[in-house]
Amino acid sequence: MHKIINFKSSTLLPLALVCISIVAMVHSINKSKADSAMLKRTYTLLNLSKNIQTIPIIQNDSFKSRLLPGNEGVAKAVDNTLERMLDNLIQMQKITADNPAQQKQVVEVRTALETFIHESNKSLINKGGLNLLGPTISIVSDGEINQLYAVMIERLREFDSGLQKSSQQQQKYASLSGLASEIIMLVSLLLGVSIFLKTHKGLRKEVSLRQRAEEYWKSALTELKYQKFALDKHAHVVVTDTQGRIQYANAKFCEISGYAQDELIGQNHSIMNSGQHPKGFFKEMYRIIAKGETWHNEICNRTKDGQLYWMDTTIVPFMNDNGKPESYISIRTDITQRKAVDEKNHLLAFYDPLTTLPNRRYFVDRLSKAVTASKRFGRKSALLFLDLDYFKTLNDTQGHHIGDMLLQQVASRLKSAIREGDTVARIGGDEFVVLLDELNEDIIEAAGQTEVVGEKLLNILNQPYLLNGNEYISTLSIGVAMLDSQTQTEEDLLKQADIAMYQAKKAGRNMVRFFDPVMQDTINSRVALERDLRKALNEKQFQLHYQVQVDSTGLPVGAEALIRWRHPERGMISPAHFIPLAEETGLIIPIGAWVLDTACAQLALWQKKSFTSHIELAVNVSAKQFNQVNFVEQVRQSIARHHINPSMLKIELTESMLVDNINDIITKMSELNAMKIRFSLDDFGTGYSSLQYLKKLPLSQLKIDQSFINDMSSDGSDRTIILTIIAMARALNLDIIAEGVETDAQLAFLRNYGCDHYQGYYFSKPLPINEFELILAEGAECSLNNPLLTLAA
Ligand SMILES: Nc1nc2c(ncn2[C@@H]2O[C@H](COP(=O)(O)O[C@H]3[C@@H](O)[C@H](n4cnc5c(=O)[nH]c(N)nc54)O[C@@H]3COP(=O)(O)O)[C@@H](O)[C@H]2O)c(=O)[nH]1
Repeated sequence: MHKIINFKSSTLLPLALVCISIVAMVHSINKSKADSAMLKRTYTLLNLSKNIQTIPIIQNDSFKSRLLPGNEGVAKAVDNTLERMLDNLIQMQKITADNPAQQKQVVEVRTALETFIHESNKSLINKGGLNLLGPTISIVSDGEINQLYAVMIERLREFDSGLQKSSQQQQKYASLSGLASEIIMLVSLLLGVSIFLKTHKGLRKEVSLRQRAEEYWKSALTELKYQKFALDKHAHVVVTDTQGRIQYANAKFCEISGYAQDELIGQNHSIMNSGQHPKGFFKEMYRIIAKGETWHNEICNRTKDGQLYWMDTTIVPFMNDNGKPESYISIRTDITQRKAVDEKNHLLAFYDPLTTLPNRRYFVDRLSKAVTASKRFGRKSALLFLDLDYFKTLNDTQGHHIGDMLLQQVASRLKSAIREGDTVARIGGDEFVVLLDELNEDIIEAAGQTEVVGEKLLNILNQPYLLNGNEYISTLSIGVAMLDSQTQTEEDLLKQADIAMYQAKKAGRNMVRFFDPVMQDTINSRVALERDLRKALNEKQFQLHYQVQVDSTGLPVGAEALIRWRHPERGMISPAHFIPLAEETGLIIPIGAWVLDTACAQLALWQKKSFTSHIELAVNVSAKQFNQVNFVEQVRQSIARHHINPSMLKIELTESMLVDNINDIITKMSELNAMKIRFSLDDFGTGYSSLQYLKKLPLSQLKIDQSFINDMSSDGSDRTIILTIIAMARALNLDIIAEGVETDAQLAFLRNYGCDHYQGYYFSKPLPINEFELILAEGAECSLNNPLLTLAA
């Protein structure tokens, strides 16, 4: 240190020259790290020269002539340069007014410049200059330091060659883009100017700007300090990066979250997630803040030891120079207490304290939304009004606490009986309501579904209750009002369901009644049909009819077994009428098993007669039946029981079945196929068959749906579909059968395009077994007279 203080005043020029030669050396070494170290050393040397009190007499002639006191041209040039620099900074301050980060940098440079000018009265390169260079060095990379250094040296040379060029240079530097370049330019100018200033006392400039800048900074800092203090007192502050990693958390936040600051910094904010928000909640939050917009909401977080707490949260994105968020500042206030009060109030306002079910107010709100949806979108819903039978008697004889126990148990059974999305509420003493949503679009189907749920609820609530150690059986009456586009108001609906419930009570209690008499009739007949269907199997009311299938020469080659129900009072009921109900109620399982077994028994008989032994039999199998886990086994057992040739059995599956569980279907089909059973795909063309699946299924036949055959004469596109199906079957090496053939024209068209087999009223309607066998017995004669041969002739 002392050594340097003892520097002689005459060292200024050599110092500048040292500077230049160092730079030259640095350039020749051309290594950025060494450059920056060298540069720092040079600055230090220059700075230390402030201790040199005597102005050096510059030996070099070219310098000397310009630096001598009284050289007004030089003085003016320096003044101009300084003014331009300050003007430039003032301009930059204006331009960067909307960017606080840039503004701060400009103000820093300006302050440093002013400081520098002021200080340069006393020294060559001084603290002010170094302060300016210090932050500059720290904010620029090594490469930029080299650039800075190069500019600085160039400036020294320019001073050497004449300051009059400075305005051109100013322009040149102004073209350098970006703030960093601007700073480099100013620094280099300053370095040059400072040397000059030191040597020319007459040019010293009185600068009050520095004081102003200092005051500005002081007040800005104080303001910031106040703001930070107020914020920290009031709010929980967290700063995260764009990946959600915590960069900063204030003490208040650490306190509420239970984490120490070093446990939070670097962690992802999600460590505080409570799991209380729906999936899309944070996704939506990030979507907004990533756009640079402010987000505000209430968030539930979890403390380090697992407690939940609520924060009213505002997240402000902090943008970089490219207009992209570089971090997110979240400012929060603790609203846990308010939330608890809100929740308590909500519970009191919308829930029944005895059963914890929603109350009337809540339910009416839900109902009103359902009414709107049914009016607007035609959605079908149902309102069930439940009233416990003889509840008043229980209350009066056993006391209210026993009545309360029953109500609580009823509520809990109801809650577990309904689907998610449906609503159950207690709206009065022993009155409960249920809203069933998203029922079938068809109102009759929807009413059928409601009837099923109503019966289920009766069953569940009829099970014995244990009240204070005693068993108690309670029944209930249910009234139903359906919601459709005609629905008036929620109050009307409640009245209708209430009326229907009283009808149920009047009719003997413990039953479901619909408000609409037409609906009630439909439901009644459906209930009756279901009841009769359950009896039909035991009472042997089903029988199979057989419809012939012929080949392209008209010879009978097979038959389709079609079920018929001979009802004791209603006569013959079409399968189109009862099969859907059987599927809905699950009765299709025993009915389907009966069909399969009866068909196998028939095949066994046919195998023994010469005129029928070649006839194969197709059986319809519904989705529910096929999806049974033991379906393959059932078939195996039927085949074994009747000792039939399995290759004579054909299973018809509908195309619509292939939508779900396709892999399971393929597995089962393959197992059955391995037993030599064949498959025909029924109603082909009406579903959504994917060629991908068709390829994988072990099918032997496609059955063109009768709707295409029916409309082919009037609809050209149906003809095209038929031809496409035939072509597809050819490509997949599948047999093709057309069903519903009724006319010469249909037959001629199909035959012309190479259909393999035919079924329809043109040949025969489905017939009872004895009539069907008559046709087969007359087969030879039949084939001679058959329309296909006539056509072929
Ligand atoms: N799961 C089961 N479904 C079965 C069973 N038995 C029948 N069904 C299905 O019921 C639907 C109605 O059947 P049905 O009233 O027997 O009608 C069949 C034929 O009678 C009728 N058909 C045949 N040819 C013609 C014709 O030329 N014109 C015309 N209008 N109708 C005709 O088509 C029905 C045969 O349909 P498909 O099964 O698609 O070949 C029906 O969906 C049956 O599948 C059963 O045991 N199990």
